[in-house]
Amino acid sequence: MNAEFKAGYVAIVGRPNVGKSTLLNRLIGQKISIVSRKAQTTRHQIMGIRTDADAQYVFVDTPGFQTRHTNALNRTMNRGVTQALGDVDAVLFVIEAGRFDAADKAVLALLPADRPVILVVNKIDRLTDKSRLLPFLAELGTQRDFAAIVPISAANGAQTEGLLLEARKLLPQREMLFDEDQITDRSERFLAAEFLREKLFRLLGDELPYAAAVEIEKFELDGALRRISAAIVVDRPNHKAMVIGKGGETLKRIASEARVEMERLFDGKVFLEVFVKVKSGWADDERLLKSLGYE
Ligand SMILES: Nc1nc2c(ncn2[C@@H]2O[C@H](COP(=O)(O)OP(=O)(O)OP(=O)(O)O)[C@@H](O)[C@H]2O)c(=O)[nH]1
Repeated sequence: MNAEFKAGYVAIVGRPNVGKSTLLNRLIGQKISIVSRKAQTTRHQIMGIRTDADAQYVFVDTPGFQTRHTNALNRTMNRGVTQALGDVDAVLFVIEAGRFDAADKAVLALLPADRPVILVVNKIDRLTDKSRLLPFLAELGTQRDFAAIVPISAANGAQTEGLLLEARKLLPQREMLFDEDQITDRSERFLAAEFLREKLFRLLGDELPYAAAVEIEKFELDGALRRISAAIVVDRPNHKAMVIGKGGETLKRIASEARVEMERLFDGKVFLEVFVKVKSGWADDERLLKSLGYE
């Protein structure tokens, strides 16, 4: 093992929609986390691992930080942010170029004082007036003693290599934490639920409240075939009708698009069955959240 090799945990935090999932996918080079235009789609911590010749980065994609609603689901999500930061070696705090609002401030306030934080200024491709970037960065530098400030574009990849170099500086010298070919430590079962959730949010967009979950009820290997049975759990009967759509069209599309992605990632045939369940008030029941995997 190379004596200079470094490895460690890197958390990616930021308010909803700043581009955390896009950045993670860019750094890992394969689609694992779900990306969506709708805020608050990432609820689980998804780990992606990148192994280079001189370093291994284990990324933790934390849930969106919620300040507006305060039900049990949001409390669970906020706990998730804090827990994810407990044992990481570095934090990537992501914001959008030209914007630093109250929600960004709230996330910053949540970051432990004893962890090195890199300020990642994303979406620089969208900046029309580049001359405003420098004063913006200078102003941000007063908010905390950042280990580095790196402007990037997660969407087109600009400066993401530079970001990795800065992150590497913060990792301890040690051997690999995970096998080189391991991209995620999440089970196929978990990934199957994530694919379904992504399709659900993509196809229903803003019509569907974020309080919808996917529960994998069966996941069986039958030779090379995976038999998966999943439930989409919604709050109200009218949401159920919305997910099913006219003549079942919406649900059919969600299922068939998710199946195609599962087959690609699992590299094998998938038999997928999806149905919709109503669990009234589920977003307020902490016990039920646990049973659905949102701990
Ligand atoms: N122009 C531009 N758009 C970006 C960039 N990075 C992300 N986006 C877009 O910003 C939106 C949100 O990106 P996500 O990666 O889903 O954001 P997130 O922070 O993971 O969001 P949550 O899951 O809600 O916490 C998507 O429409 C992305 O395509 C970027 O560098 N440039």
